[in-house]
Amino acid sequence: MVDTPEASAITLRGVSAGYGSRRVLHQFHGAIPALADTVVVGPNGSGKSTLLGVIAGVTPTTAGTVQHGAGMGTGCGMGTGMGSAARPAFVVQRSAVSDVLPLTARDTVAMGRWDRLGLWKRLSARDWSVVDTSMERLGVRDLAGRQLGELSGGQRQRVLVAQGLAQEAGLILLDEPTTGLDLAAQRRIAQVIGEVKSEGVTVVQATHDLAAARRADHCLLLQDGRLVGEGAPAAVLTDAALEEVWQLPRRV
Ligand SMILES: Nc1ncnc2c1ncn2[C@@H]1O[C@H](COP(=O)(O)OP(=O)(O)OP(=O)(O)O)[C@@H](O)[C@H]1O
Repeated sequence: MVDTPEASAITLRGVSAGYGSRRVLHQFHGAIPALADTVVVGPNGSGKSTLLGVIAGVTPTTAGTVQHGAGMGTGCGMGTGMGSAARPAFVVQRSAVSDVLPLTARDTVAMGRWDRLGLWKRLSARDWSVVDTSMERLGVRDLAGRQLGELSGGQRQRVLVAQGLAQEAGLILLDEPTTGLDLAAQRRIAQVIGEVKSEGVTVVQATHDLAAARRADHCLLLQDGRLVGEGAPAAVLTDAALEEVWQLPRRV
């Protein structure tokens, strides 16, 4: 458990959140260490995406506080309360993005710069350079002029991760970034996560890939909207915990 504000990029205290009358996170306490790669693991419906939404400030809370760094936390339903420059980059699952938006892949990545646009609301040469470098890092530069809706699932996912990188945020939240990707794309995303971490970015990813989860620095294990394990992945993702949380038959 990371319990000092100095060591934590985010600290959640007693957070409840959900959708309408459906409560998903229940009195959730947890911490995300700064400058590390944290995985959020748990069964379908356990609240991983909801947790990322709360940290990103797009899913309102109904109780508790979400504290970013050593600064002031936010109260219920208040979002993150951060300025746009400090806003986390939130890369949603590709299925959460509309097929019908008339956007090219490069336009999609360029949206990652919108928070930083100046008075004239136009991307500068530096903005376009960041966009193109982000696409290069995800191996999607050759898709720049293609419509987002006509890309394959894996291509689209990489474009969305490139959009997240283009934000140049200090915190990047990735919702199942490698689900359904081929081996080469999975490795490329894992490599990019390692690179941005070494560049001083805090990374949080929800994943069902337990092999990838075991390579992370820190792990949050969720069950029914509650934190049931937190710490080094090897200590959290034990056979006993997996059997318990996923209700697997006991091995003999
Ligand atoms: N927009 C929404 N409106 C209503 N309920 C929702 C919404 N999004 C998620 N839920 C519900 O919240 C609960 C948690 O969902 P969430 O997507 O956070 O889980 P998850 O752990 O990310 O799941 P998965 O592994 O399937 O992606 C589920 O019961 C889900 O049905």
